[in-house]
Amino acid sequence: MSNPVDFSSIPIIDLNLVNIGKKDQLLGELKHALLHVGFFYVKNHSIPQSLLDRAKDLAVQFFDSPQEIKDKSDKILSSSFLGYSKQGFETTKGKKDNREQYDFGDEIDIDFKPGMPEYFKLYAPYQWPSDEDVQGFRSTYLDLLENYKKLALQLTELVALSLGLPADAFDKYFEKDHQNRAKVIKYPSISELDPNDGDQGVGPHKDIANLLTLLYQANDLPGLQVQNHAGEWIDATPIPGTIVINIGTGLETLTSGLTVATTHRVLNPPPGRGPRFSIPYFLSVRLDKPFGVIDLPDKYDYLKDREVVSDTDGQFKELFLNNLSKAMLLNRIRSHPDVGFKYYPELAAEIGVNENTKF
Ligand SMILES: O=C(O)CCC(=O)C(=O)O
Ligand SMILES: [Fe+2]
Repeated sequence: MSNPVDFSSIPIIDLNLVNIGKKDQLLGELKHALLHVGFFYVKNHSIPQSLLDRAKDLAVQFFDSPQEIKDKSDKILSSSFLGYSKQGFETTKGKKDNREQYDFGDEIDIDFKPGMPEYFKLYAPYQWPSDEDVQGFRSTYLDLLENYKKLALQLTELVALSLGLPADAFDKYFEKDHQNRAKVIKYPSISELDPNDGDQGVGPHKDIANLLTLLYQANDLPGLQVQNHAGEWIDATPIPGTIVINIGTGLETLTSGLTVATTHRVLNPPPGRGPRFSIPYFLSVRLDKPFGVIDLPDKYDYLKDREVVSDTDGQFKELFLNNLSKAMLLNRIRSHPDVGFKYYPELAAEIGVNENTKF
């Protein structure tokens, strides 16, 4: 193994350490996870289990609804890339992902007018399942969004402190009312899939342009895997009472790669185990300012030349530093070319998506 501190398991960090006078221990464990793993679980977090349970029940109800009900909130209806996507309408690295999902985000009250930066189209309204179709879906998921945000901001402060920065070091990357996004995902078991579909729930990727991802694994099924620096896949097995946290390429870029946006993927559940559900939340950064690089007080020369194997292709990486909003848009168009071609035809053409693309 090229890296002597490479990981073979994912650390668990107890947020209660802050309340029992052990904040320094927590910051030390967090620093290790940030610099060497890029993934960790948190336990004793602030999100009520009753809310997570309700969200899971509503996910089952929504995905079990007749197709015509789900289609009423299809992503193609909005330039925001928010809403429902059918299984097989998303790709990673050019390969079909076997998952069905509903993407949602903070509702921003801005109308796109010609002349505005194109990324404002991401704030367009999108369709929720109505209360007649799935009672309480919108209100529950907006509640979850608020709870996720509170935990994400608490973690952002702890991340800053653990790296020796002031607690508010990342505040300038947030903008009042900017949009954070989340989604609820169903991964069918491979016994439900066509044999030609393979088992790619979502292919190897890094989370793009966000600082942190918070992920609730809603049932006890394997599937999420994390790539260590030698390129081996490590299981991120669900642990009751925890949320999984990982670093996005936003934080990786801000820290000059010292914290790694670790590559991960999801495999569809094994036959006979039923579908897997998960609900990730992405703490994003403002899109109107280019990323800078934060000077960390400690020196990490020993980390600078380490090799990190990744099965991702690192596309648009150079754009993050000088045109974050364009990098974000291109990435979304690449994942959802049908929506991209409809609402962003010129950008879509730049990455080869046009009227001849097979969606
Ligand atoms: O569903 C999961 O466990 C992970 C999902 C994920 O990595 C993503 O959507 O970015
Ligand atoms: Fe991800």
